[in-house]
Amino acid sequence: MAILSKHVRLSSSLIQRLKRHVTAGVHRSFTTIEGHRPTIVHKRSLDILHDPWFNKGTAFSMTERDRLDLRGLLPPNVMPPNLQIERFMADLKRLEVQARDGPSDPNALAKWRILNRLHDRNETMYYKVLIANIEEYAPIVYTPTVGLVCQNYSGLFRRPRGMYFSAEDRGEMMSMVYNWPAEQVDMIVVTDGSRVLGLGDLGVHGIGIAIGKLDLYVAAAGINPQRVLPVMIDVGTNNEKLLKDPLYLGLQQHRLDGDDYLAVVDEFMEAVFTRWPHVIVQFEDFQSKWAFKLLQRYRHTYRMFNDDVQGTAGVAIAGLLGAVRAQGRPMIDFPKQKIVVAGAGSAGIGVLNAARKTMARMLGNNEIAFESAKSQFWVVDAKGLITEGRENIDPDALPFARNLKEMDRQGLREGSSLVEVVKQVKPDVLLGLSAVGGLFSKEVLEALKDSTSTRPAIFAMSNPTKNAECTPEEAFSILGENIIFASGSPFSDVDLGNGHIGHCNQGNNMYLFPGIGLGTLLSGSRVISDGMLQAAAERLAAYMSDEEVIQGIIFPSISRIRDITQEVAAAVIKEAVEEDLAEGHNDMDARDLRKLTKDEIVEYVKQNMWNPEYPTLVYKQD
Ligand SMILES: NC(=O)c1ccc[n+]([C@@H]2O[C@H](COP(=O)([O-])OP(=O)(O)OC[C@H]3O[C@@H](n4cnc5c(N)ncnc54)[C@H](O)[C@@H]3O)[C@@H](O)[C@H]2O)c1
Ligand SMILES: O=C(O)C[C@H](O)C(=O)O
Ligand SMILES: [Mg+2]
Repeated sequence: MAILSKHVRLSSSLIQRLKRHVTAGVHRSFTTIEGHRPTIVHKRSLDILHDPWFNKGTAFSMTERDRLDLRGLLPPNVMPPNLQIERFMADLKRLEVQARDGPSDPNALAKWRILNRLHDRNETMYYKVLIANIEEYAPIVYTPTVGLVCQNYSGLFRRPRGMYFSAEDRGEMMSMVYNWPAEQVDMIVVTDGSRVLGLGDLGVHGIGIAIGKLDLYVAAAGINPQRVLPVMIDVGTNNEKLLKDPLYLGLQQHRLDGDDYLAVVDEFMEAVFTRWPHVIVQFEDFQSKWAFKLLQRYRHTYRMFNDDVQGTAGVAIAGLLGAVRAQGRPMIDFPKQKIVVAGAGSAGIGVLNAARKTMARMLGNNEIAFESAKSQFWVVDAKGLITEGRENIDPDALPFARNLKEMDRQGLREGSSLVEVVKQVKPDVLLGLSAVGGLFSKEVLEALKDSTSTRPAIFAMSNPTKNAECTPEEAFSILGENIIFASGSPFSDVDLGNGHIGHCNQGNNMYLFPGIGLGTLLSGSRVISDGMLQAAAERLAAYMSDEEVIQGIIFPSISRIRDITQEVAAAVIKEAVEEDLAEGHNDMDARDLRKLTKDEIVEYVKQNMWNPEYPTLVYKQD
């Protein structure tokens, strides 16, 4: 104790008290005085990570993680303290570097940091701020800034949020899942980080995307923030830069594949549904290779959906129907639209399948209608136009491969370029889900001038901002004001210089996934059916008034997202009831649900949405 009293003038009674603590072994700093004896802690799990005195962050050893119930609560890579400091210093030094993404706001990353710190300190206040200013801050906590956050996650990582299940945790997940402190979890968003927005494989740093999606679940759908869980499944990364980066937070091995990969995801699903049988799992940003397979594997047994495949499809359908209305035509004319889609990945194929089904339903809902509907689509991927002549064609794209003879008559062939396709097809709609920024070049947009539509539509849906296939300025300046424009990331409206405004819609799955999750939760359905997803899309499509649509406004402003989400959730519940899937939620059983009118369902949804208000707290001993 001499060392202590020499440096700090402490009263002798305090020194006596401290001595007692040292003997009891509860205070970490005195271990040096006592030698290398371990420090006994009377806390576990998140309480340790949230205690600045005990917290070691990524430096907790595997033994400590196991003994202190920390396994799964930290990124898998155990960091030596020197690297931990290096990571922190690299980030500190980067403060001068401005955020590059989102041309309108160079301070995006700085805003994210401030909001993130508030999120860590006071959740109620954080969501109050977010909800009240959703238009301003959704682009910070969500797309596009969240992409930049994931790209810089090693430096931005502060307090862990969510759970990490890694390839090294095989056989452990069933017990690990109990390390999460919440007795009830309503919503999980899980990613494997293999295709984060249009930014490719970001490995474990992709956790940011799950966190951002869940922020919208709370802000838009009123899911209780204590009952959301962001999850990263870390099976490695194929990003060579991250594999070599000593500051990377995840497993430094190539991605597992085949049965090994499936075994990890299967174990995760079994573990979370065992602990929380009513949870809903949203799959997010999985590379398309796995997105479809996992969806097929789980959708009939678990309450799950894939947002990129199914959420995006619904939003695109709503937008496509809006584009038909904006032409002054009835929605039933949708099957006549010629649609060129650039991108045949998880999102593109999801949209194509849903659009084809919607057309078929309008054409009589039979085999012939379904068969004929596919002739409305031309699909271009990295190798050009997809035809039946394509070698090793992706089975998911096969139904949309064009017949070679027919293409020959149209002046097209296997692999025709996007500009050739647009020139020959003269489409009503050009839709991009390619992740290639600028793909809708001047030449492509010039070609669209010959569109046979009275009001051509351009959907540049790739994220984040720099991956958009074109900007609204480019589209309006080349094609004039008589177009419909939507982008996945937010852009400002364009001043057309003649007193008119070119409206930029945000066509993003954020308008659907919160309502799909909330509606499923409150219906108590054990699965998420095609009908429930279709009902969600149709409700979004009908949300816009004729006046708005005629002005080119086909998606609502994000400031209305809580209201839209409520409506979408109600439509999902109604459909679940009609399909006899609804089993009820809490006090509302299936029979009661069936008795509710449309308006009462909306009210039921509203009553069950969490609002950020401080409750009065009182102390009671256990
Ligand atoms: N707006 C939204 O709500 C929304 C939703 C989901 C995905 N997205 C965005 O869509 C993009 C794609 O996502 P994904 O999951 O389908 O990715 P993916 O990697 O599965 O698919 C990308 C597709 O684009 C094709 N492609 C690549 N280069 C091309 C080129 N030069 N021309 C035409 N096609 C080309 C690829 O061949 C592939 O078919 C991402 O940027 C993502 O952010 C947006
Ligand atoms: O995350 C988004 O903004 C939309 C979509 O899920 C995407 O992957 O781009
Ligand atoms: Mg996504």
